[in-house]
Amino acid sequence: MLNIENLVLTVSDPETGAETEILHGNSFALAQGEALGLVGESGSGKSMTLKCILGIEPSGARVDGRIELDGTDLLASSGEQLRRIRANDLALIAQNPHGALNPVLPVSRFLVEGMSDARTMSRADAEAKAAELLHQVGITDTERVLRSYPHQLSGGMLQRVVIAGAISGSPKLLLADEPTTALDVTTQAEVVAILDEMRREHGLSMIFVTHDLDLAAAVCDRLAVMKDGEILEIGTPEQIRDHPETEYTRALMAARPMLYPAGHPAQEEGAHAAGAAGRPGSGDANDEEAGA
Ligand SMILES: Nc1ncnc2c1ncn2[C@@H]1O[C@H](COP(=O)(O)OP(=O)(O)OP(=O)(O)O)[C@@H](O)[C@H]1O
Repeated sequence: MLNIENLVLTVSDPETGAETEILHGNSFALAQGEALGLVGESGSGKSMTLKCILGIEPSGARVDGRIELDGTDLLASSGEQLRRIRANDLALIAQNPHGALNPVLPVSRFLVEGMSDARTMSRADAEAKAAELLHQVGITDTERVLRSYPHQLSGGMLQRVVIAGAISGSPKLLLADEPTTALDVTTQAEVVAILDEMRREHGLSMIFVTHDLDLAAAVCDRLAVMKDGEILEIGTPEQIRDHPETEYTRALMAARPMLYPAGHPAQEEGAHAAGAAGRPGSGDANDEEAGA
């Protein structure tokens, strides 16, 4: 469903005009329903790759290559067509959920505005659908959450709201950029489980950006290891673990030997539990304290 060929991102210094290549001709493909982890240390180009797909690269930057979503080349699309694709087919879940919500509007407005069919629904129906979306992401206290303003909710609760908003538009592709990094460890595991469940239930494809190899291995079907703007290798978590192709991946592996969540059959004897990287059952968001 997504096919990226020879993606090159070049930025230019606004003062000197000097050009710097940030992404160096990366290619990868994503099948319908597949989750691909983009893994690498800070500055390796993970977020920039997502920005190129979303068409929100830094101003003055140039994107070359091909980004094809279900047969449409996004780089060759016009502004209006691209806007429609971005609004209908792509959903971003970023590290900080506060950035996704308007601080002066209640959660209900955020969810209703994100619904593609909101205009054709009565207010009551839209609110009922919003409550149902919250239910789907494990929130039972829907009345309170719908009436709440972002600052009244914990980070984990807000990230669930953002995920609910993301699925409300029935996107084809989820772009998750370190979606749990800003959360505490217990909440991280719960949000990962919700994201995973929503993705599977709705048959969504996902690119999951993280610096955490364990987490990516737990969540994704395949991993792409990035370094300095380049994808060094792509493979299943098992391939990456058992047959790393580059010295860099071997070093990453050595630093984080535990590639599997607790209980995974491939887990080697004596390995430690993966903590937040595991696939816990759906956590109950309703234990969270508002404002935590
Ligand atoms: N607005 C910008 N203009 C120019 N270069 C940028 C800009 N933003 C980021 N970069 C550079 O692009 C490169 C890739 O950054 P990117 O944010 O994609 O890395 P990342 O792998 O997502 O790391 P992190 O986890 O720290 O966000 C880095 O060298 C960074 O300095």
